[in-house]
Amino acid sequence: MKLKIALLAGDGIGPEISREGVKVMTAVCRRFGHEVEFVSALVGAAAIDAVGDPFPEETYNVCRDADAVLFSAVGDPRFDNRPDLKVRPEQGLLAMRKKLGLFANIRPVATFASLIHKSPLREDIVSGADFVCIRELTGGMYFGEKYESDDHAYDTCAYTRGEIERILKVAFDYARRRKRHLTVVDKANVLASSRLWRKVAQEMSRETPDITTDFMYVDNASMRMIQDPRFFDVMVTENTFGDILTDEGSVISGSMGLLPSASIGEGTPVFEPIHGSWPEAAGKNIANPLAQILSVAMLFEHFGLAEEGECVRKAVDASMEAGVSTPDIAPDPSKAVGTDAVGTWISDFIAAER
Ligand SMILES: NC(=O)C1=CN([C@@H]2O[C@H](COP(=O)(O)OP(=O)(O)OC[C@H]3O[C@@H](n4cnc5c(N)ncnc54)[C@H](O)[C@@H]3O)[C@@H](O)[C@H]2O)C=CC1
Ligand SMILES: CC(C)CC(=O)C(=O)O
Ligand SMILES: [Mg+2]
Repeated sequence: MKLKIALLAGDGIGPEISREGVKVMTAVCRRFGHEVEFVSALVGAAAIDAVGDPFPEETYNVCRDADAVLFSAVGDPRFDNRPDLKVRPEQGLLAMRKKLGLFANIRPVATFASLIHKSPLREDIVSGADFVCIRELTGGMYFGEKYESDDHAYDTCAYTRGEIERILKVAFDYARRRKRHLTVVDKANVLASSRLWRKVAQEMSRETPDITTDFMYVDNASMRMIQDPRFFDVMVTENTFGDILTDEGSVISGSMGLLPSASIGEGTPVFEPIHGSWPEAAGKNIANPLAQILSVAMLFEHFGLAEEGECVRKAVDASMEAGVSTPDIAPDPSKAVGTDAVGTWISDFIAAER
């Protein structure tokens, strides 16, 4: 197979984890005989600095013309608390998702046997937890009408029936491939937009009797997720709730540096860690590259390359078992290695596995 990958490294730790994603993807393609071409493009603060736009037209064109995007992270404290600035790096990420029509963000949350001890939650609670959050990605508050002045501000959470139906369809399809249990997370006791979600989901669940569908308010879900994470199989929710719940989900796995995601929909799919640009760690070679590397696994799987995906997952597991890890998950933090060493170890492992 021939793969053309748009590489959007972005800001903060973005370029460091991006390099490790490229290393691993290159190793897998070499091993399985695929041809891969990477085309880099600007996004976030790096793009604002260069051309004044966090998602320039040229970057959009690179993404549109690629088979997939390997995205890292955006965000820079220089843009925080500056209401005078009209552009922010995060707008680049939102624009990419909107312009590519990526309405579904697939965020798997799982535990790793060798890391159970890293979770602040008890082993008997997290052990075996394995669920997927399907987060709506192009609607809700992040995209609704906004107003901002010195003494009044609002954001609106709006959804159409069509937007809800298409994300629920993704969720029902996912549930069918797993344990056939779907939890719809909303705040229908308060929010009108949630009531529409629930109505549409109830209608669709009546037509989908092979899936057990239940409903949970988001506040309850946030508690249940860490009290009894094995309850969940597939969870579907609107944009903001999904964003927040999955950061909480990373606690089950053991680190923010572990959760990958796939953003899919109409245009070029994007594979991206769920974490941000962690500016305090930029340039220190301490960021965990595994969320980025596991996003590469999801990329292969998206194209039906299951063996290639499995090869990445196996190498990631082996690195953790060997204790070749960054400080956030290293069994002995005094023996932690750098971001680059983790990527190199994993790509060498893949190259040696013939
Ligand atoms: N997808 C994206 O590009 C996102 C961008 N952001 C942006 O990132 C910047 C920083 O935001 P924060 O709220 O601090 O979120 P963040 O996800 O960048 O960092 C939060 C914490 O997670 C941990 N962490 C994150 N990435 C890690 C990694 N690879 N390895 C190990 N630990 C890791 C660190 O303890 C860090 O303090 C902001 O500008 C924010 O807007 C935030 C979330 C998503
Ligand atoms: C920075 C936001 C726009 C995005 C975010 O936090 C996320 O997608 O997880
Ligand atoms: Mg987030």
